[in-house]
Amino acid sequence: MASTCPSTSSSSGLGKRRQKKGQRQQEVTNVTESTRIRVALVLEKFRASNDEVYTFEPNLSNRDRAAVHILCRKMGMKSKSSGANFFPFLTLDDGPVLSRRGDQRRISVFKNKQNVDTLKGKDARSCFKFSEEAKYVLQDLFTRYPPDDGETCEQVVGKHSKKVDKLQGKKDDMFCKPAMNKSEIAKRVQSLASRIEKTPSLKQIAAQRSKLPIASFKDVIISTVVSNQVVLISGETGCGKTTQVPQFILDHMWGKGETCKIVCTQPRRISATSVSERISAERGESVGDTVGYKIRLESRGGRQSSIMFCTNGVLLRALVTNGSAIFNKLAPRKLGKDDISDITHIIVVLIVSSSTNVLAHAPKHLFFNTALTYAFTSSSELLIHCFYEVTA
Ligand SMILES: Nc1ncnc2c1ncn2[C@@H]1O[C@H](COP(=O)(O)OP(=O)(O)OP(=O)(O)O)[C@@H](O)[C@H]1O
Repeated sequence: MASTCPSTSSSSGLGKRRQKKGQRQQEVTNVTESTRIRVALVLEKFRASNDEVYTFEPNLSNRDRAAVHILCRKMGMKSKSSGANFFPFLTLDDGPVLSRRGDQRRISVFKNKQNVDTLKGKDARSCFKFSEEAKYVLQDLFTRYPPDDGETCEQVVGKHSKKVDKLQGKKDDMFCKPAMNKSEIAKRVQSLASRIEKTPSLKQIAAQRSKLPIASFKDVIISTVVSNQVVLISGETGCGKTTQVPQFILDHMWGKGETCKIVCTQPRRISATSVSERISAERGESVGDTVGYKIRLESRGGRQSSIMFCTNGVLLRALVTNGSAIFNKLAPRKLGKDDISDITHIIVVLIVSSSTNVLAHAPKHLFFNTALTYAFTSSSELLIHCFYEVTA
């Protein structure tokens, strides 16, 4: 009886599908990291190209092909394997190479129409909008976690104090790009290099930084960040995600003579201030120069700082109250000819710790990440998903 019941058979079908999906996920984790990175780079290149189809070489193993299928899905593309998986009627002419299983099986990758349209529109990334679903998630977040006394206090005082009224009227340019020309950037790069050269303690820190596990991933992280709007970096505690990735991006931009604003969130006020202190110390500067922070009712640095640490709450509130303005400021510079000078790349780097208990103990943080990720992934204009693991 049970087997003829439609709901049971469909749930067992669902079970099988889930099992198959689980097996496929397993396949991806089984391929070597270098294969995963190589495949991801090939797919990235294809996605950025004008080509509509890319066919991999025919010598991929079953496992590699499974990894390609899954990475494709994650990147919003389609994939299909075709060709014989084995040859039952081999002649001597077929030779030993063709007789191997899977030799003729090829996997082709196609862009979804939506992606093609997005890539064709030159200013595709210049406009960021929250989807209705994302707005709903954010609204829900604020219903669950309404502003606390500190946040509302600013508004209440604002009603009665002329001074605060004035301050509130003042444009908050914390998230704007610093106004620096090429020669000022070059001077900063030079002075950083000479500070490190002349100061033994900075030299020692620089040597330690170069030995961090994340250091060898610098180039791949930069190239991934440059070609993606959302990059997820996962790594062991202490490998250097928080302190190094923002500096990688900054060094890269300054290396090109370009100014940029890198906004980093932290779940707690104390971590926002201490990380900005640490990075400033690594660069031999005071907090508020190149690296600053903004937490509720307190800030150091501002527009002139290239890296700003803030709490999740500060960024989230800025996004909710002034979302499109913030994102217009952070939107890609190179895309629109009439862009205002503040516009730069939208790059959201989600840096997650590999220790899951960090998230378990910080539900607000988790919810924030979920909401933000959801907001981004549910936008049709975003092309996403690169995943790197950095192990200590
Ligand atoms: N305040 C500090 N004083 C001395 N060393 C520090 C300080 N902060 C970080 N470090 C060093 O920098 C390294 C990288 O730290 P970072 O916080 O970037 O790692 P992480 O990968 O972000 O770790 P987590 O997942 O725990 O956040 C650490 O291993 C540590 O050696």
